[in-house]
Amino acid sequence: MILELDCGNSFIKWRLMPRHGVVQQAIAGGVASSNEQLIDDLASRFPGELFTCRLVSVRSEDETKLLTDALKTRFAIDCMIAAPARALAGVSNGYDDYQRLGLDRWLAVVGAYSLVGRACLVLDLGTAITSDFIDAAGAHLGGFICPGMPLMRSQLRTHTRRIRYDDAVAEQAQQSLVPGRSTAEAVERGCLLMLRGFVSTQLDLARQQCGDDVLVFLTGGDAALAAEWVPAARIVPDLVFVGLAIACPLTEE
Ligand SMILES: Nc1ncnc2c1ncn2[C@@H]1O[C@H](COP(=O)(O)OP(=O)(O)O)[C@@H](O)[C@H]1O
Ligand SMILES: CC(C)(COP(=O)(O)O)[C@@H](O)C(=O)NCCC(=O)O
Ligand SMILES: [K+]
Repeated sequence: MILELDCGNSFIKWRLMPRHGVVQQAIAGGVASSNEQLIDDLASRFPGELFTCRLVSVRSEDETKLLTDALKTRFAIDCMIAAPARALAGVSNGYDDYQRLGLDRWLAVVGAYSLVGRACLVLDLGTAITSDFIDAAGAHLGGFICPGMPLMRSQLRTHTRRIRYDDAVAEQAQQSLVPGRSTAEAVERGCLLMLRGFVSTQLDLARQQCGDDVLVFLTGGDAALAAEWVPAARIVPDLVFVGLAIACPLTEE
């Protein structure tokens, strides 16, 4: 099986793909919060079944190498690592310095355009929220970066003395957007409304930049939060992996 990894700032997303076969459906997948957790999970569930690995990381080179070294030691597999590109699969990178565009963004852009071949807006809701615009010809027009829900929340907690509540309370508070009557409700709903405003502005911009028939993709761990505001969006949790397979094709022995 092929191990695919998307190393974000908070979590490692993983999935296992069959080595052969036309229909490419994941055999298993998950989210790990550390290298050790990932490796223990894989070792206990899929001993001796990993053949190779492809990986994208927005972490430092040293951190990424720690993971690839650990995978090599434990499973005797090499990792193919996605690298920046000026163009790939009909998509051109829109950054002034193409190497500076986050690789998870780039692969999500490549993945989205490869799925539909038309103008797209990609919204990736993780630690950060990113938006990327692609026109109908496959030109990446750039995008925006702002703090995601976890960052907004933790900034408020870190820089105030009286904003404290736990995750269960946070989830409960998100069920409505009426004015909050507790700290948790006020913060969670306030952040959700900021997110809603951002998403709404991105939709307007996308129509201006890419035309009215722009297709919206939602991905990232918090994609579901935005789904109800963009009913026509495609929620594709593994969008980065779609691009990863294109960036790191398997060369059979
Ligand atoms: N199973 C899950 N495990 C961890 N986080 C999750 C899960 N499902 C949803 N989330 C949400 O996803 C967010 C992280 O999104 P993710 O795309 O993994 O971020 P990153 O790529 O920056 O590591 C978390 O803040 C959390 O709110
Ligand atoms: C913007 C990001 C921090 C998003 O990371 P994530 O939320 O997926 O962990 C990442 O794509 C990144 O480090 N990008 C480099 C800066 C840029 O894209 O301009
Ligand atoms: K993101």
